[in-house]
Amino acid sequence: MRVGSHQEEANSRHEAHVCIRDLEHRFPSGLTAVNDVSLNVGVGELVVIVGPSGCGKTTILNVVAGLLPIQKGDVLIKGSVPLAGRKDTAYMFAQDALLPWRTVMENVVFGVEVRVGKSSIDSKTRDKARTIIANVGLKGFEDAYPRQLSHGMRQRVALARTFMMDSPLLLMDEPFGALDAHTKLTLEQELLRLWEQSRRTVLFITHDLAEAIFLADRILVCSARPGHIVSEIEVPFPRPRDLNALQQCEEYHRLYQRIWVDLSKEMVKQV
Ligand SMILES: Nc1ncnc2c1ncn2[C@@H]1O[C@H](COP(=O)(O)OP(=O)(O)OP(=O)(O)O)[C@@H](O)[C@H]1O
Repeated sequence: MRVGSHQEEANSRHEAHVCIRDLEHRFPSGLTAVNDVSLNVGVGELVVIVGPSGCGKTTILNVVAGLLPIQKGDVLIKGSVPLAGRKDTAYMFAQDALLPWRTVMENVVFGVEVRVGKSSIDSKTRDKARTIIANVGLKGFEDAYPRQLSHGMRQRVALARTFMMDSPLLLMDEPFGALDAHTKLTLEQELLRLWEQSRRTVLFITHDLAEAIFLADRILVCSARPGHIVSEIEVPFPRPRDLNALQQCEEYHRLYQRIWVDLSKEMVKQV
């Protein structure tokens, strides 16, 4: 595999935001989830990890988020070690994790409130939240409670909350995994729009290859457990991207097929 040479190329183009070297993580049960994981994510880059179920993708993200300790290997975020609650890192989960007793507006500003205190939630912060809420298609729902929203709408709130935090690094673990195809595409487009406005660094996990190709600058394929990166694919399509147009293009299908072959080899091993 040419992971090393691609990675060196990527490094020369981007200052590394996240740098992982030889990461290993073993759970107390004795199960080694990941072994020898090395990867870089450049500043402002959108990198997607795909891999078989249970290969350790979430484990990697949890270590980067500081939710799991670094047992072996090195993980650096802009040169310093991960720590849960770092202001420069925001995490969006597969489940929306909204607070049911808070309205949409209160949920969207919640991350900011936790980080800088309730007294900092002034009219400027609320105006910014209102704009982001409108951007994710929820204008008019600012005062609604999560129970009054569909699953797709709740994920929109979670996306708004993630972008509201202004963290330069976004960790996203299958944030659109459980959505219907239409809502998923809408939110992917919204994510790209927000990302293109502010160029945060994004490390994103998905099982969906079409989503990976639509979103990513680079796609990393994770092996069967214990996970490590077995291939790395640059996505050559210019931005802004249009999924319908991409799907008419032969190169899109060739790329899809290539990633699918890499992934299938690992899926067979995982069974
Ligand atoms: N707290 C834990 N204790 C023991 N084993 C765990 C724990 N968390 C995860 N695992 C195991 O570690 C392995 C990797 O889990 P992880 O959630 O990182 O995989 P994943 O690639 O994100 O999976 P999926 O794609 O299905 O979400 C799995 O076999 C899982 O069962």
